[in-house]
Amino acid sequence: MYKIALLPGDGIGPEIVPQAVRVLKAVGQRFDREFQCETALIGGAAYDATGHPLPEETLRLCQASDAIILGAVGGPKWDNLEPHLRPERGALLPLRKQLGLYANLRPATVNFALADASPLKYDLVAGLDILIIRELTGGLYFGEKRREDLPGGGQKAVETLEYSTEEVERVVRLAFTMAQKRGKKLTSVDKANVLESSRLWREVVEELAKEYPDVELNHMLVDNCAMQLVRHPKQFDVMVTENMFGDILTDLASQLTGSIGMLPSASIGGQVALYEPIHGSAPDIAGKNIANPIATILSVAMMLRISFQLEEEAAAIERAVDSVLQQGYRTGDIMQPGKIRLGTVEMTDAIIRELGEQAQ
Ligand SMILES: NC(=O)c1ccc[n+]([C@@H]2O[C@H](COP(=O)([O-])OP(=O)(O)OC[C@H]3O[C@@H](n4cnc5c(N)ncnc54)[C@H](O)[C@@H]3O)[C@@H](O)[C@H]2O)c1
Ligand SMILES: CC(C)[C@H](C(=O)O)[C@@H](O)C(=O)O
Ligand SMILES: [Mg+2]
Repeated sequence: MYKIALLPGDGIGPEIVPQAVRVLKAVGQRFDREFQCETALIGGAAYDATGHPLPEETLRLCQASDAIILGAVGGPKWDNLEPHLRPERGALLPLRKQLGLYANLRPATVNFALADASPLKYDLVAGLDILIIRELTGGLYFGEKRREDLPGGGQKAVETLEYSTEEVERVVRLAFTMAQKRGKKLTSVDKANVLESSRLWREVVEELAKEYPDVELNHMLVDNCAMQLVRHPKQFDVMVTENMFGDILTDLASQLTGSIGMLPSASIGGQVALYEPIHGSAPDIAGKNIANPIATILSVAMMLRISFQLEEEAAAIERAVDSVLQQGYRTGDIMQPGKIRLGTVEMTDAIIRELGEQAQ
């Protein structure tokens, strides 16, 4: 029996998480596995109900679970709260930090059927398979922040970008290990021409590289990397980078796959791992049954593989998603002429149907 904490959150979170759970239950039935899910409040929904975006009870449930599935947090309703009460700064970041989730794995893969949904030319993206590893508990996100009033009027805002040798080492080591298991290529992305933290980052990478002679390493400056991801994405295999660069580059990479609604993620490094789509709460489409549930469903597949070592079950979900896309089913964000448009629930129905057919 596997114990899973569900944190639907805000916006489209409460629409997509239940759909991902339906897929999980279908897999459980097919493979005779028991998944026990318990739901807790997080983000704006938690603030509205309890006055805090990360209630103690939610944190305790997460710590007592075998894995966590999160939808998304935030939205305009909570944008003007004090920073520590906001869904992002008051809940999501402390949750990642307190659970010790220092590495965020964000794979960007392109199904051949979907390659023409990408704004890039078919051949540039068809069959693409890259893994971006984003450092998740350091950098600008967690450095000291303050405001100062200036004597002449106005204010100064200060952010601090800090990384220690140890923080860089643990995530980069993981990246080398993953590269060894994949295409044996690692690109470390930094801004070593300007930032001191990036110089340290590069030194640590160079030092670790000696332990992984079978991995081909290259360093790339982040501005060039953004350009290279669009120009020739297939040059990459595994990429590793600091927190904010990873945040930005993965939204960019999501477009290679056709939509941000396609990219899952796994945040690992602590006792319990957290799985979430890389997108946000998408307030502009919330409550309309049009959000793409695939990123969250693929996050469930990552959970089965990484937290529970249920490879066959994970692969079954991925095959079902691939197959549904091959059959021409699309949510609005990946819609193309001649394809069949489905809503959030109906896309999940199709994936569950496909899982059932695989079993025949
Ligand atoms: N992990 C998280 O909880 C997380 C991640 C990113 C943003 N956010 C928060 O979400 C809120 C909205 O942020 P944003 O608008 O910048 O980013 P967003 O990712 O929520 O949305 C960006 C665009 O992508 C579309 N989109 C996102 N997910 C989709 C899906 N599954 N299917 C179809 N279309 C989808 C949205 O409709 C929107 O047009 C903000 O409060 C932000 O802080 C939370
Ligand atoms: C909501 C925000 C704090 C978050 C981040 O920047 O980490 C999001 O953009 C993400 O990618 O998970
Ligand atoms: Mg982001």
